[in-house]
Amino acid sequence: MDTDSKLNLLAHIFPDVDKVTLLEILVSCEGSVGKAKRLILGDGIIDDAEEIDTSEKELTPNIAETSNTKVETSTLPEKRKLDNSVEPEGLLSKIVKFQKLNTPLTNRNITLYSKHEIESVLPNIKIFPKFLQKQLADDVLDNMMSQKMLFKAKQFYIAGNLCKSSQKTAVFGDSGGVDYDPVYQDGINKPLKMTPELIKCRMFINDKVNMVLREHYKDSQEMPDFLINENWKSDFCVGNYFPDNKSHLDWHTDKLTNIGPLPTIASISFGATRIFRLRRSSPTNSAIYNIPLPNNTLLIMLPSTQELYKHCVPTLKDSLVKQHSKFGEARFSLTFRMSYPEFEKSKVFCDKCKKQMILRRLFKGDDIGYYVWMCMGSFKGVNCKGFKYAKFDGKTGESDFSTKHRSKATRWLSSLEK
Ligand SMILES: O=C(O)CCC(=O)C(=O)O
Ligand SMILES: [Fe+2]
Repeated sequence: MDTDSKLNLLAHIFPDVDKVTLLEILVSCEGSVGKAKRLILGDGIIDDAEEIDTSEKELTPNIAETSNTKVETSTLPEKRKLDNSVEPEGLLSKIVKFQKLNTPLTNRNITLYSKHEIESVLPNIKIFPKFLQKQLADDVLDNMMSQKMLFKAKQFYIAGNLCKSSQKTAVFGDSGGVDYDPVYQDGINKPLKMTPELIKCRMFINDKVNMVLREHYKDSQEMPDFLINENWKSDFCVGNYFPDNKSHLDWHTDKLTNIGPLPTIASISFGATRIFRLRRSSPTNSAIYNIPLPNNTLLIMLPSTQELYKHCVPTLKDSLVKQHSKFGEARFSLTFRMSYPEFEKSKVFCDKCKKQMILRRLFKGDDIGYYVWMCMGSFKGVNCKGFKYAKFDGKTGESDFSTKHRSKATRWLSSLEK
């Protein structure tokens, strides 16, 4: 059977999955329709305990998620039981049901292929394949490739040891004013100049984000007044460079230090197709969702994604779904962010060691939902556990964002956590 006929057959069986995705799955299954079918049906239904390591690895240096965490696309079909009784619609409704249960979902590792599946299961993720016009997408990738030497590994301390991130980072900004993340040791905080390609790309992304935010919040009655849900305008971009399939990004949430609570982050991928993973931060054994991100795909993490989920780009052996025709295994992600307007007025410093503090939200325990400032001394090799509650009031434009009193602190809780 030729590839077109195979694709038509798969499209008939899986009307919900778009053809580009089906082609990628078919290619990753070496052209076997049977394997492709099992791969799609298997995900989300079969327990694959031996394939998942749900342990906390946030900011852990150079942890290669290797043998025990395989999402080896070419070997998945053999490892999974075939459940022929499940129709595509059944698959989708099962996945959606998992999400709604909000109970520990040990060992569920679910790959979401189509836009429809991704956005149904993860309502605060929006995805746009083939986002930029092809010429612009090619230009941005060429432009990033020509600057790849400017991307540097992040350096930070954990328990007194200096660690290096596996993927490389460069920050691009408008005016040099962005203080992206004070945690790191090196110069990556000093933003590089936005290139004309990046500026064009950002124009399209700003428009899309504002459209998506308008649509997402059109029926919302009550929203915290510190949420930026209108006139979202990215003023800096954190770029990640993954030279090959061994480079990865461990489970993390993006620090809120300069983007504030409930941020929107719009990330566009270029180059090789890698898997982006998301899981609820709590409980730690929540289902893991795999989203393959082909070249020129825009993924928008809407407000509450950082608060409720962790994400990562694993190095899983052969999790590389597809090489790029020109640049092979190399991948860039450009994450467009908007700094929180109020934070330009003042930063929060530790009362004890005077270092700048980082903003996070607590996602478990009695203080669940509170935003807090934590001393970043420990990331710099200083043993300081400075801590303050955070306080935001977008309407009054206050410039004091911290308080010692829990009663005055800002708390945001999702209905899933109440
Ligand atoms: O590379 C990606 O798709 C994710 C990047 C990311 O998580 C980050 O920059 O914080
Ligand atoms: Fe991130």
